[in-house]
Amino acid sequence: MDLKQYIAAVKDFPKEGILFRDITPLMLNGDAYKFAADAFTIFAKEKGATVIVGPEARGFIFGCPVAVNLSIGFAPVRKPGKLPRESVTVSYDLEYGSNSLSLHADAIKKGDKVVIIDDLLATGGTMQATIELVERLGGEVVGLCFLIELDDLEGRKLLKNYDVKTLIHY
Ligand SMILES: O=P(O)(O)OC[C@H]1O[C@H](OP(=O)(O)OP(=O)(O)O)[C@H](O)[C@@H]1O
Ligand SMILES: Nc1ncnc2[nH]cnc12
Repeated sequence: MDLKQYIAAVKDFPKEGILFRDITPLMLNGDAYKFAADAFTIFAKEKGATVIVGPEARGFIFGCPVAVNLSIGFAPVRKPGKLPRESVTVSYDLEYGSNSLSLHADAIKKGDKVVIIDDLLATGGTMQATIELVERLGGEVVGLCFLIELDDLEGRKLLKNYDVKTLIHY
């Protein structure tokens, strides 16, 4: 399936100079959304995932259906001040701005095989921070999934030790 037709390009959002790749038309097309979730599900199953992790907010959109498909858990990685119990936290830079991310300390058990799923790989900062959270808790990151990869930003260079699956490249 040609998924690119369901991604809208929005100039200068949220800041001048950014070409924003909007995934919401894909989410509104049931067949396209299912195609993407199924591709990630097959990958996570092959990798033997025991838990899926997804960074807020768009990582939830693709991570949760995969966890449900495989009848395994989903652990949300959240922005500051959102998780109510003991958490681990890291700071990172974005294509536009910077942020911190947290994960509940008991979300990952030592030896868990973790597939991390997000909508888009840009600089790789979000994924690198999420990997650090999982590994600090003793999880093994067995794979990474993105709907979209922005090749020019070379985020993959930060992820060269990991098995990456991407469905759309720009
Ligand atoms: O590779 P990077 O440079 O880190 O950029 C990619 C991240 O940026 C976007 O999230 P954003 O922080 O805008 O949050 P949102 O999902 O809540 O909109 C996107 O959903 C990725 O998580
Ligand atoms: N260009 C972009 N489009 C959509 N989400 C993004 N997150 C980081 N860069 C982005």
